[in-house]
Amino acid sequence: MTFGQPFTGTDMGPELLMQKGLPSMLSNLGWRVDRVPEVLGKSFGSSSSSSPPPSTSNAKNSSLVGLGALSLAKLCLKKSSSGNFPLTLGGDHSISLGSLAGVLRSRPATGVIWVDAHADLNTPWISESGNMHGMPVGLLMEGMIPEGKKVEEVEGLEWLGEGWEGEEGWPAYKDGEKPPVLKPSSIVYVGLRDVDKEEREAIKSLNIKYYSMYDIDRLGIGAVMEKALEHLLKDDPSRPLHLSYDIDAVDPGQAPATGTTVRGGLTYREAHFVAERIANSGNLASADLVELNPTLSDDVGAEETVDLGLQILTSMMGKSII
Ligand SMILES: NC(=[NH2+])NCCC[C@H](N)C(=O)O
Ligand SMILES: [Mn+2]
Ligand SMILES: [Mn+2]
Repeated sequence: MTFGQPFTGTDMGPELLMQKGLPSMLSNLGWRVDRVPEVLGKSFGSSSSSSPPPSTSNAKNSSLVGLGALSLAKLCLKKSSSGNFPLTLGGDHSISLGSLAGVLRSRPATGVIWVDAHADLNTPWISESGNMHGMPVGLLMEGMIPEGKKVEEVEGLEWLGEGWEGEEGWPAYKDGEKPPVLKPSSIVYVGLRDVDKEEREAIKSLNIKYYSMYDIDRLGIGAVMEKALEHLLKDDPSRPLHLSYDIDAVDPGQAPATGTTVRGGLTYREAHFVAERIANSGNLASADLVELNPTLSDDVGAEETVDLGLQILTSMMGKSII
């Protein structure tokens, strides 16, 4: 998926990670890997496809982003319902609208750790850029859709609304079932350093827990992760967790090959510690790694970023130093 942001090449991440040995790295950790090669066809979201239809709202390419997210939501719903761990490789961060919606539908108690330079809490009604990779949290969060507006009015997002009629893999919401939503108290941000004005106001008014780079500098990453886990697990120690890891959380010195770099990010060890500590909780049940774009850097930078992505993935899936 590339349609959630302006650059081509974001769809190349998964193939590179697979080629560089992710499946065997995961099986070496004891996982049985069931690879689903592409969620949609090869041509979908590919850099070479012709330009997508214009959007009717301030959500660029919403019909394609929505279609991609729905396909992924179906898959994650199916996999999580049967007790599997859906590990989603992106692609831009708009795909997390799908993975998270799918996981939340089968495991509504899921708590989310969002590791990112950005809050991705925009909606079409407040976004300055209209890029949907800045909206996956906002579109799912309770209290983010303005009065009188509905998420299902956004072209492509009909499946997230109450009136959804249902289709194979994503049935209608019935018997009091609500479309997937995320409560403000069910997410913790780690690594924030570039937050839009409206997002900042929403974080404050909804009382969303966050640990920005300032907090990481002040408290240290160890204390930050203890607090983050405590916040999500205090009432239910066996709560399933979803980790959404945007590679741009990491400092651009370590991860240059991504579309919206922001200086002053996580160090190499901090980036790993976040994943290691969450894995160590034993609660991690689903995850995404997104926003790798090898075309946005020189060859060395691209290789380093893909390699870092692989290492972070193995850390979150349980690799320990000793
Ligand atoms: N997943 C990302 N890299 N998101 C960047 C979002 C940047 C900005 N806040 C926007 O909404 O356009
Ligand atoms: Mn980001
Ligand atoms: Mn992001």
